[in-house]
Order: sequence, then C-alpha cells, then structure tokens
Amino acid sequence: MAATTSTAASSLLATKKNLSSLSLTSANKLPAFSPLLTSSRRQRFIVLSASLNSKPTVLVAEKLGEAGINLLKDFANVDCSYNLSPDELCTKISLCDAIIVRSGTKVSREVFESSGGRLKVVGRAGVGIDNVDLAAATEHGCLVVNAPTANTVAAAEHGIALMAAMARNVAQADASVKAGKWQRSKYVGVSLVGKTLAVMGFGKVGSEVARRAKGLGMHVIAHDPYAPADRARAIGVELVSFDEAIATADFISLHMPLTPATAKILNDETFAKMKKGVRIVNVARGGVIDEDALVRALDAGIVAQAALDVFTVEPPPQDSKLVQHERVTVTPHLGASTMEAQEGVAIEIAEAVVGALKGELASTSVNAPMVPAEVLTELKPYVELAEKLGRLAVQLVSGGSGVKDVKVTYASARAPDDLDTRVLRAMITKGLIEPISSVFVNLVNADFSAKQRGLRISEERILGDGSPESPLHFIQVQIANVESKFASAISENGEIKVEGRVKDGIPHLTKVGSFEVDVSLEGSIILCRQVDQPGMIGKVGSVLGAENVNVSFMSVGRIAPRKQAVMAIGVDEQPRKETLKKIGDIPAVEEFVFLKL
Ligand SMILES: NC(=O)c1ccc[n+]([C@@H]2O[C@H](COP(=O)([O-])OP(=O)(O)OC[C@H]3O[C@@H](n4cnc5c(N)ncnc54)[C@H](O)[C@@H]3O)[C@@H](O)[C@H]2O)c1
Ligand SMILES: O=C(O)[C@H](O)COP(=O)(O)O
Repeated sequence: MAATTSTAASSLLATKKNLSSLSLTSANKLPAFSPLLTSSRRQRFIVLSASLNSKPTVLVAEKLGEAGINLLKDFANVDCSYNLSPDELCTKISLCDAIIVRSGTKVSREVFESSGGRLKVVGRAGVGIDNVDLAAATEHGCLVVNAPTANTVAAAEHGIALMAAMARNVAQADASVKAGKWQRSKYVGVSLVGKTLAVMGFGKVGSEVARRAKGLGMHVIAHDPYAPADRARAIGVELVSFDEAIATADFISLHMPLTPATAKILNDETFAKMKKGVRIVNVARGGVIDEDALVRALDAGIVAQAALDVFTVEPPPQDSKLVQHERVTVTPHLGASTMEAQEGVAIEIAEAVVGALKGELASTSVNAPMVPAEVLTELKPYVELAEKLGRLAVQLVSGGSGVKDVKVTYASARAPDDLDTRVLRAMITKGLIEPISSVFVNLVNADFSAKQRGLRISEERILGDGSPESPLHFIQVQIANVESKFASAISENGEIKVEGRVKDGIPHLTKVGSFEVDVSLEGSIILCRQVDQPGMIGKVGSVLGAENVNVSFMSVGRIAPRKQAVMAIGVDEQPRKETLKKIGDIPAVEEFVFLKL
C-alpha cells in the first residue's frame, strides 16, 4: 500500500485553468448538462448563446439597481416589468431569453413551460432560490444563477437594527405617538450591553452580526456545528452546543439556512429550554421557527419579544396571530434592502446573467453541470459516490471544532497519473457544503467555496485491490476533530469516517467508522447501532413497515457475534419523527441517526 499524493484545495484560478484543459467544450463554454447535476433531477442539454442570433431580451421582473440595468443594456434588450401577475409573466416569458427576479416572483414550472424553450437563464438577485422551481429549470435546460454575497452586510445590519428596535420598543412606541399618545412608562426597554447574544449559524451573515454585537458590548456566543472554532475565536466568540446557546442567551439571532435539519428548529420543545424572557431575532428564513409555537411561547412569557423579517409564508396572512402580536416587531423581508446592497446585488447578478447568456460557466450557478460528459462515461457512479459520501459525512457531525480538516482517500489499482481526482474532490466538496449552507457548489467554485468556509481537503491515493479496469476500488472520507451524532461513525483514530464503493454501477456505503456495512446509496439511510441479537432486523423492519416506509436495503456489520452491530437501512421515504422515535425505543438499539442523501 503506497501513499502517493497529498493535495490541499487549490485556488479558484488554478481550478478554472484545470477545468478548461479538462473539459469545457471550447474556452469557457458550458458543457452539456450532466445527469449528475443532482441525482434526483433530470435535464436536457443546454445551448446558450449559440441559439441567439440577435440581441437577447432580459426581463427584469423586480426592481433592480441602476448599475445592473446599465450593465444589462450594454448586451441585451432590457424589459423592466414589475408586479406582473402569474398569467402576465407566463405570456411575456416566451419573448425572453433571461429573467431576473428577487424573492417576490415565483418562477414556477408553468413559467418554464410557457417559455417555449426560449428562456435560458434565471437570475436571482440575492441568495435564496426558494421561489424558483429548480427541478423545472434544469429539466428545461435553463441555467439558474444567484448573487450570494452582496447582501450579507445588509442582512447583518438589519438583524442588529431589529434587535435594537425590539429591545427599545421603537415600532410600538412610534405607532403609539402617531396615535396621539405619550406613553413613556409603557415603553421602557432593555439594554443590550452586557447581555448574552446567541448567534445561531456562524456563516457569512451570522459572523457579521457577531462582530457588530460585540461592538455594542454584548457577550456573544454562537452555535454552528460546522463552523471552524478558530474563526469564531478570532473575533472573540465562543462556539457552544445548541442546548447551551438557547439556555443561556438573553437574545437569540437566527442565521442558519432552511434545511431539513433546521426546519422548525425553534419549536415547543426548544422554547421550553430557553431562559424566561428571551428575545428572538430572525432574518434568516421563516421556516426555521415553528410560528405557532412562537405565539405560545410569547403568551407563556418564555419569549419576551420577537423581531422577524422572514415568515414561513410570505407575505404572511393579515390575521396572523404572530404578526399581530403586541410584542412582535415585523418587517417585510427587508434584510437585503439597502441601496448599497441592491446596487451590489444588481451588478453581481447582471454580470452573471450576461456571462451565462454568452455561454460562460458562472461560479454562482446554482444548477450548473458538475461533470462534463466525456469525464462521465467512466467516472459517473464514482462521482455520485463522492457527493453522497460527502453528504453522509457532514450530516453525521454534531459539534467539535467545526468541519475543517477533511481527508479523502482514493484506493485505486491504476497508476497515479491515470486518475484525475479533481471532479471527485469537487463532488465531495459539494456533498459537504450544500446540506449545511445556502451555497450551491459547482465545478468552478468548489475549491473556492471550500476555502471560504475554512475547509481543508487533503487527498491521498493508495494502491487498491482489483483490476485497473475500474478507476477506483473505494473512496473514504474522514472529518477530523468533530463529534458525531452517531458515535459509531467515529473511527479508532477519532475521526468521522465513511467509505464507499461502486458495485454493479451503483454507489454503496461499505464502512461506517470501524463497522463494515453494505447498503446502496439511494433515497435515505438510517444507521442504527444495537446489541447483535436475533430478531433485530425484524423489529426495526416492522416499525418501518407499520408506518408504510419502504425499505430498499438492509445490512448489518458487527465486530463479533452477539456484541455490537451497526445496521444500515436504506429507505425510500423519510420516516416521521414518531417513527424514528419508535426505532430508538427498541430496547437493544443504542443509537441511531437518519440521513438524507
Ligand atoms: N432576510 C434577508 O433578506 C436575508 C438576506 C441574506 C441572507 N438571508 C438568510 O440568512 C441565512 C444565512 O445566510 P448566510 O449567507 O450567512 O449563509 P451561510 O451559508 O454563509 O451561513 C449559514 C451557516 O449556518 C450554519 N448551519 C447550517 N446548519 C446549521 C445548524 N443545524 N445549526 C447551526 N448552524 C447551522 C452553516 O454551517 C453556516 O456556517 C440564510 O437562511 C439566508 O437565506 C436572509
Ligand atoms: O435570499 C436573499 O438574498 C434574501 O432573503 C433577500 O431576498 P430579497 O432579494 O427578496 O430581498
């Protein structure tokens, strides 16, 4: 067994250079959409500027900064039509090559269907693409690009503005004075200085909020299982567990993306663990709070006040108890709405849309092809395996010093120079980053995105068994210095370790920590550690069966008979929380985790 290489994540420039030699059809032209864009999305080929003989038309459907409009006008006919009804949008779209929106316009499947194949690019002037039907875009060969960085500071400033306004009852007092009242004693507020602020999600916006709150004299703690602890320490912020953060904070400010793991993360159970009189700020996404539970927590006096910029449904219903609550301050999703941020976003998105219309591969592409067709012929299942191992590994992380050092081992019987691992590394990066952030990773931005998050990916090639006919024997992903939601995933050396192979063209998970398993990486997976004893497969299987959850695969790996075993169960549907609890309640089950692929 011979170690051959060790490569740190290289620079964006280097990647671009490598890419052009590796794959692109002609300099900076988009290659065909690959079926691996994501495993669940089917797509057709994309042809951009090739089909555009005359000036393209860009529909700007929501107000965009002047500088962006001017940039667009240099290249395209620009139609600024705001507040279109869904029907008007569907009618207009057949005359447009690109559309630019913010969060207020639904770019639904009907929009793509109505475009008659002309629409080639959707530009989202901002981060979130919740309002764009991504699967439909991809199926229609339409590239979606966003502008992920220009509104970070604006969002952080709005978080601080809401926190201060809430603490001093600014909105309520303003309304009272305007109603002819002068209620000085009613609106006595609380001070920020000396209070503990818990920043939940220490990414781009969260870290800017933390920096500013420290300037206001607050004691800032943060919870983010994936953020490097040294980054937080560098600005004087301590990373703590979720429970510690919510139990000790006077103010809680939410800055995590909306993912299956963060949906309704503030709920009856978590509100009950908070300090009485806590104040909540949300400029992230409405869905991270169970809004009915927040009303209950306000009424019970657990939450003293809340300040919300975002809602599960936007705009929220007029009679929403939460919005109308006396101790709740609301704004209509204004986080990104400053002149400066909108100018920045406008330029960022205009450049991305023009680039995409010219056929350039954009670093902010949300659904860009990860893998060029020619590379796919051989690497397809390995590329899929690489992404899924990344997704699995990161979902196992529960804390520690953040996801920082990732080691990837490729076992191959081929000569070292006969296997290009750049695409595999990019796919692992995608798998590691996308489930925990609002960043979309593609082949162009993979190394850059890793670097931005402080993620160091080192690679090692070892000589694997098998024939050089197949490019890889196995891929192993290890995350160092972290704790795991599933302790059995920690290897003897103390890292989260998962390993996989391709069997009959299908990616399989073959090792979790020190346990050998064999489960195909499709749908979702339940990992379960139990005492090895007869009947366990049946017990877990019947809980899932009774809840109509279809099991696709089951595999048990054990150290020795009747000792501990790890069972990997592939499931087609996501089990309900109650179903998972029933598995946890089986006496021999020691720990389990549900992972979405
Ligand atoms: N209100 C607005 O107008 C506005 C403007 C910009 C961004 N946003 C929203 O703010 C949020 C943060 O944006 P960002 O640009 O900072 O994203 P980011 O990806 O830079 O940061 C998100 C952070 O959350 C962390 N995280 C993921 N899962 C977590 C979990 N379970 N618990 C704790 N932390 C977790 C990630 O590790 C990451 O560090 C997003 O939801 C984004 O859509 C809103
Ligand atoms: O996702 C975003 O960028 C923010 O939520 C801002 O959305 P907006 O552009 O609609 O203000």
